[in-house]
Amino acid sequence: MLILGIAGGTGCGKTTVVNQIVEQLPENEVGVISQDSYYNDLSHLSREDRAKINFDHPNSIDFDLMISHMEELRRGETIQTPIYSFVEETRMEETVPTEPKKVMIVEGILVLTNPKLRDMFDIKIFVHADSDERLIRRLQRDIRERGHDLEKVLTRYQTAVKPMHEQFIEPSKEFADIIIPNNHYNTVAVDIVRTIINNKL
Ligand SMILES: Nc1ncnc2c1ncn2[C@@H]1O[C@H](COP(=O)(O)OP(=O)(O)O)[C@@H](O)[C@H]1O
Ligand SMILES: O=c1ccn([C@@H]2O[C@H](COP(=O)(O)O)[C@@H](O)[C@H]2O)c(=O)[nH]1
Repeated sequence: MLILGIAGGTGCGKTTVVNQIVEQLPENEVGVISQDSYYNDLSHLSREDRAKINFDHPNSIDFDLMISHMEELRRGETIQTPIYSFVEETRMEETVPTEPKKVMIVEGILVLTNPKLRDMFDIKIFVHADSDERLIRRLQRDIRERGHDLEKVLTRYQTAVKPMHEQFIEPSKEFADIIIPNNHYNTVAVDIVRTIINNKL
């Protein structure tokens, strides 16, 4: 199994890059694991208390579960991936079965910050976009898709997203083998990563 880890700040375009990589590859050969699925289960907290959580700190992620799932996939076992709702801001009761594939892509803001997870990656990629670009994209996406309003997005950006980006995410860039500039859609970089994967397949 070839495992790619793809990190980068919120709104840099990780999900978009992964979708572009995957869309021209055979479906049964490539799988994607998103760090977003592994936010801690907060169902025991009220909605009000969940909203106070710092979702950009590494402690907000259940890395133990994520790592043990990656180990199971490497052993050829199917895992039950948790489902996270950004609208409810908690893990759902349902899970989705995820089968091991020849190539697994693991994406998320913090995936290069955890040494044990990082060591499982054969290729480490960091997607870069400038912070103003990322904030604009995040504003549009969170209002459109995640049920947030302007004030919530901006307050969270100032109190958690920006400081955690500077403390944890940006420094994890140093572990990357490849840095993809993504202020604009970068089809060349996507093609290069796809070629690496195709060689493996
Ligand atoms: N290169 C790009 N140029 C402009 N908009 C982009 C680009 N890449 C992604 N987007 C848009 O920005 C938003 C965030 O992208 P997404 O892939 O969800 O980022 P991430 O997964 O890193 O948070 C989405 O609405 C997406 O369509
Ligand atoms: O309940 C939640 C959990 C997380 N977030 C924010 O999501 C981003 C990470 O996701 P990307 O898709 O990489 O942007 C992170 O910055 C958290 O602040 C949230 O808003 N609500």
